[in-house]
Formats: sequence, C-alpha cells, structure tokens
Amino acid sequence: MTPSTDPNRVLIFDTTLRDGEQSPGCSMNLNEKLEIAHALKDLGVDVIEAGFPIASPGDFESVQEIARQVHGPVICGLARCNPADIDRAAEAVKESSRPRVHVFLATSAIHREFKLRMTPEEVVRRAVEGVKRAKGYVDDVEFSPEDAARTELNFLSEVVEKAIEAGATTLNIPDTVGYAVPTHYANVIRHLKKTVRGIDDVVLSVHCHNDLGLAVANTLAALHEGARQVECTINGIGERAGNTALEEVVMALRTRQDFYGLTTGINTRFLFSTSRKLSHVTGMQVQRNKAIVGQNAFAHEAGIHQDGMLKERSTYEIMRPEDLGIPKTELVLGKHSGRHALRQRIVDLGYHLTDDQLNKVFDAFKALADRKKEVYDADIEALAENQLHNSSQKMWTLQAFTCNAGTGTLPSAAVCLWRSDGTICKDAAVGDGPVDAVFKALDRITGTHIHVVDYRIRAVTIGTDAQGEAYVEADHGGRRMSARAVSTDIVEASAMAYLEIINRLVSRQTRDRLKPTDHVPQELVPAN
Ligand SMILES: CC(=O)SCCNC(=O)CCNC(=O)[C@H](O)C(C)(C)COP(=O)(O)OP(=O)(O)OC[C@H]1O[C@@H](n2cnc3c(N)ncnc32)[C@H](O)[C@@H]1OP(=O)(O)O
Ligand SMILES: CC(C)C(=O)C(=O)O
Ligand SMILES: [Mg+2]
Repeated sequence: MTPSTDPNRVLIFDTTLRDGEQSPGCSMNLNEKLEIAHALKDLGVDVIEAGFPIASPGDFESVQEIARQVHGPVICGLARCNPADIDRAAEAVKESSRPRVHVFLATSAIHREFKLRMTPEEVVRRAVEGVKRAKGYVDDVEFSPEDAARTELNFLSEVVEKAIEAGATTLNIPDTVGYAVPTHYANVIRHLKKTVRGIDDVVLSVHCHNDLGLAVANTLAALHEGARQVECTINGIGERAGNTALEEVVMALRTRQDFYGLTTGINTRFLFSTSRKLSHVTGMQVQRNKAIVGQNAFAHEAGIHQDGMLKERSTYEIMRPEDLGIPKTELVLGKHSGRHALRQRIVDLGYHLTDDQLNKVFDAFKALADRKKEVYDADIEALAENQLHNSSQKMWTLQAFTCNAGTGTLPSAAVCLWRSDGTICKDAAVGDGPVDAVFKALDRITGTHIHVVDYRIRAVTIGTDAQGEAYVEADHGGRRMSARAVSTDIVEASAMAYLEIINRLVSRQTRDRLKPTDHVPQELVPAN
C-alpha cells in the first residue's frame, strides 16, 4: 500500500484480532474471528491484522480463512524477524487479494539489551533481512520498530530508513508500552519526517498503547504531524490497558474536522453494533462511561442538561447518536433530573397530567430517586397511574408500619394509618407471614375484611433495588376489585395495594350514599 492520493485520508488499520486478542480473556476461535472480520469489513476499515500466524495452528487457520473469505480490506499477518514466522505469515495471507506481512523487531536499548540480546548493528541487519524476506512473498510489507517511543531518535531514524530501503511500504511507529505523551510523540514523528530519506514515499503509521490513558491523544498528536495510518482496536481492547480505540479516534477526527481536516473510510453508523458484537464474542463488557460506545455516552441525568437537551440538543451533545448507530439519546431519570425531563417522559409514556398532578408525581419521583440509583419507565408509569387513579381524597393513608418475620418467630405487624379526618389509627396483628400480618392489621384498623382471591408480587424494574409491584385482587359481595402498588419494599407495596381496595370500597360506599358508621362504613363492618 502506498500513501493515499488524498493527503488528508487516514488509513484505519484494525488490530482487534491480533493485538486486541492479546487482552487476557479475549482469545477468539476461528468462527468468532471470522464474524468480527466481516463486521470490520462492513465498518470500512482499510487493513485487518487478522492474527500472528506462527502463534498457533488455530491462529494460522483464522488468518488463512479471513484472507480467503473477507474481501475488500488488506489482510495482514504479523511476524517476528525470523524466517519461520515470516514464511508462516506469508502462507496464511497469500489467498487474500490484498495480502500484507507485518514484521517487527524491537529497537529500544532496554529491549535490545535485555530481551533480544542483540547489538544495534544486529538489530538493523535482522530488520533488513526480515523486510526483504517478506518482500519476497508480498509487495505490501509493514515494518514496526517495537518500543519506538523509547528508542534513541537517531537510531530509530537509521532503522526506519534501512527498512524503507529494504522495501517496507508502511512504517509503523509503536509506543509499545504506552510511555509517550502527546508532545513527545509528536516530536518523534516530526523528527522522522525531517530525517528519514524516503519517509514521504511510504505510509507513516502509529500504534499506541493506553498505559497512561493517552493512546488516543498520542495518536491524534502523531496525525497532526503527518502520520496517515492509525493502528487501533474496537473498544480499545489490547495488551494490558489496551490500544487506541478505533471508535474514539475516528469520531475525534470526524467531530473535529475543523481542526484536523482529516477523513477516514469508516462507516460510523456501524461503530456501535461492531462494539457490541465484539463484547458479545469476547465476553468483555464495555465500561458504562466509555467514550463513544459506553452506555452512558449519550445518556443525560442532570436536570439542567436534560432541559438544555430538550430545547436544543447541541447544548450538551457534540455528536449525534444516530451517526454511530445508537438509536437515540437517553434522558435517564434520577435524583438529579428536573420537571422538564419528567414531563417529557410522562407525555412519551402516554399520560396527560395537569400541572398539579405533575408536581405531585415530581415530588414522589424525587423521593423515589433518593432511594434508587435509577428510576425506570415502569417506575414513572406506576407513579403516574397512582396519581391519576388516586387523586381524589382517600379515606385511609398508610403512615407507617413495621413487621417481624423469620424462622422460629411469629409473623406480626403493627400498622399506623391516617384517617381523612386527621385522626391516627393504629393496630397490630399476627399472620401467616409478614404480608398476611399487615393485611390483618389493616383489616382491624379499618374494620374491614377483604377476601383476597389473588395476590402476586413481581419486580417491575431491574436490579436488587428494583421496584416491586404488588397485585391484590379481592372479592367483595361477588364484585371483583383489584389494585396494584409499587415500592422498593414489597411488603409496603402489598399494604398499599390492599389499602387501595379498602379506599375504593369506601368511596364506592360514599358514592352510593350509604351512610358510614362512626368509624368505618357500615358495609365494611366484618361479617362473622
Ligand atoms: C509488542 C507486541 O505485541 S509483539 C507480539 C506479541 N504477541 C505474542 O507474543 C503472541 C503470540 N506469541 C506466541 O505465541 C509465542 O510467544 C511465540 C510462538 C511467538 C514464540 O514462542 P517461543 O518460541 O516459545 O518464544 P517466547 O515467546 O518464549 O520468547 C520469545 C522469543 O522471541 C524473540 N523475539 C521477540 N521478538 C522478536 C522479534 N521481533 N524478532 C525476532 N525474535 C524476537 C525473543 O527474544 C525470544 O527469543 P529467545 O527464545 O531466543 O530468547
Ligand atoms: C507488534 C507491534 C506493532 C506492537 O503491537 C507493539 O509494538 O505494541
Ligand atoms: Mg501493540
């Protein structure tokens, strides 16, 4: 591959299947690698580094199959500067219509002395031999002086120049251990551009690691200095803290076109799906606050931000989620949210509340949000329903209750209710369990006996702090009545649903103009 005719076009070299796979726990089998390779092709990457063929028979086979089946991008295999590695890599990629062999050899003093045990002269000789051997198989040869960022600048220039003379068409400058910082890395690229003969005739590439969290920043600094290939991985997976995240660098270039003036061939609408596909295949979850593809990347919880978003989304978003294949921005309702966002969600959920009802739901919502990490749509629905169907004056309101239950104890409950005339009524009861005990205490206070014919509990939201919905169905003189209530405490939800039925009986009685007794409606006096 030679430099693009468009000087502003950045080549995207994806190494998810090679360096990415070096993440502990991210090994992929043949079918998984093929699935990801097809996704990378659809995403529009220019080069797929499909593996390190000498590493194992399985890796060889994966690179070979990708070379056979995935058409469009260059298919690349990695090799040390060893004849056996290079022969194996060339064999693996040979059926691709666009094969590349990528040879590497460390150049830093630390690696030369302690790992390779080679003199600088030997390093140069082996690098040249490696490039020439690869060149015997394919035209497209990439050379990487491993640990370039810690290599003496003059020696780095010498190795790079010799590799170009030997036939390398892409010169990749790795910050293997994530040691670089942006200004330093930019200086390295500037130095090479200035000192290496032939550098403008090859593709100058960068490969950064994220040990200091600077992989993307270093990559962008290098692009600013004229590098035109970026080595990166989906979700930034890779050795140790990972590699430059493809989605981050691509979106930085796209979003700051005004600054960099550079383009890529990536179809950004596939970024999110490719990210999720990789997570699914590797089992490595994307952290929630990960840039671009994290669950929170387009989620807003703060009321002031949500208000801004509802008025004009560019107030708080620099990218459009749909450009990444993310369905939409999420306004997450939580304790930091305000009325604008709550009203919008209530309308989206199909409810029409008056301002007064909305204010009441808002108060209940804030109280709930103080108890929960996140308030879900089901919570809002439950609050709105509660408001719509309970806005009339109720005879009884639950003020407090306690219950006792456990192996070897007698389940009991003490309940305190407000009556609509302002009096407080208390009583206690024992039962078959805490819910039964609460129901019996409610019966005693209100003087009713509700014949429960169905009772169910279900989690309406997710997590251990989920809202539990209690459903109570009662038979009263042949008439069925049911009620639901929601709370993070299922006994409280049960008590509220049960009390709701009692209140409805009371208001029905009132509507029917049946005169209540002093304490409870006549109709509700328990029948013996
Ligand atoms: C920065 C990077 O990401 S480089 C890529 C790293 N990826 C991997 O290592 C994953 C795949 N690796 C493997 O499966 C194995 O390491 C293999 C098959 C490649 C080699 O296994 P082994 O032959 O048992 O060697 P081992 O890995 O223990 O040691 C590496 C050897 O390669 C040498 N070596 C390292 N890099 C290079 C190089 N670029 N060119 C030539 N020799 C090299 C080391 O000096 C060491 O040689 P020695 O045995 O003479 O001391
Ligand atoms: C093989 C090379 C390019 C590498 O992964 C590194 O140096 O980090
Ligand atoms: Mg690497």
